Amino acid sequence: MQYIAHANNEKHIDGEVDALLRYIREQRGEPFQFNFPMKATTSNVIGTVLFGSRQEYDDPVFKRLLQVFQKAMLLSGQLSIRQFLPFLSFIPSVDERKAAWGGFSDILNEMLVEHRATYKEGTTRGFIDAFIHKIIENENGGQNLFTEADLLPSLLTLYFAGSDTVYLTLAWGMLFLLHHPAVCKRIQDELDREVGKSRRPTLADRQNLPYTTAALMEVQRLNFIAPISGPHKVRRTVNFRGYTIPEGTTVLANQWSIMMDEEKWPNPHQFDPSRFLDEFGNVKKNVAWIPFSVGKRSCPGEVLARQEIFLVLTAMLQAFSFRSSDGEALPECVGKTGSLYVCPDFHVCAVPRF
Ligand code: HEM
Repeated sequence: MQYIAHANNEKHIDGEVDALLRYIREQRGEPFQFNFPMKATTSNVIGTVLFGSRQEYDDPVFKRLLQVFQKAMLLSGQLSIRQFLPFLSFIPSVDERKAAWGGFSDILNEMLVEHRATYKEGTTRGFIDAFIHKIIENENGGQNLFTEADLLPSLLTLYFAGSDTVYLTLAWGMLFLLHHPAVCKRIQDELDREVGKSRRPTLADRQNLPYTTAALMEVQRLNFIAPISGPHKVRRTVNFRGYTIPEGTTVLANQWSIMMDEEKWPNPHQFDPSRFLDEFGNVKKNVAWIPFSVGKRSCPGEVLARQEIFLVLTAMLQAFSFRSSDGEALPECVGKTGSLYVCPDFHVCAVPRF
């Protein structure tokens, strides 16, 4: 996981932002579906971290991967009730869901096989190569901490956990900004003042962009995309607020309730970036802000995700003025709860700012 946090993320993301801005420019101010380029961007960023290279938006394998992945995510969301009612497993749509995840796994496996065929000792194109180095190192040293059997599952987990999470955050971010043009303008003013127009925002600019940082934190708080944690098992019997939870019980944490706690967040349903700013306009931390969860099983992709959200949104806002599409009502900021809190699809028009 160290690889994810310390790889040359900014360079990977930057290359992908080039492709994204080009795609938006090619729409020439006409309405386009905003969700598609966000899915492509975030899938390509995690793909580059894993494989060391990106895929073109119109690459047939990439298109198939995105389609199968979206279907699997959609079906998983619809079936999340099975976590509480496992006897529903007999219903036919469970097979459909398995088939969709099987299809996703097959495509990534094909890509893995192709990638492995060009593996060279001493060269690290991405996470997969780093993993293979470890397999070889461990085999030579007689250990088996990293095995062949772990490679594909690790790849699937990281691709799944590292793409839709960031995509949804970016989509929610744009939807909030379209609903709150004054917040959008304040971000663009801050970008113009601190970064200018002759270069793109970089991670080094973050410290000079407190309002932008606060707005992104507020997006992650208000429409928290992982409201309920994944299932975790209690390792020993514990007493919690008067309840005894026996060892081995599966528990799911309601993380959403923490982000909506009225004692920690006055008017929690209001979109208000200024709640993250102190009286001097500096970013103010709040321990209840836990979009990446806490503890040993918190998100290992936090660093990458925060970098990606910042670089993609600021690059788009610096370069374009966004508005909702004529003739299409902008959806309300209300999503669908499945395995993630899903943002509705919507169209935008983007006009170059300079
Ligand atoms: C906005 C983006 C993201 C959000 C909000 C997010 C949120 C979370 C949360 C809340 C958890 C803990 C879930 C639980 O308690 O069961 C988690 C786990 C995880 N995340 Fe993320 N994540 C994001 C992006 C990423 C990225 C980019 C990656 C990969 C590069 C990633 C990889 C993982 C993995 C592998 C786990 C499981 C860790 C474990 O079980 O020990 N996530 N994430």
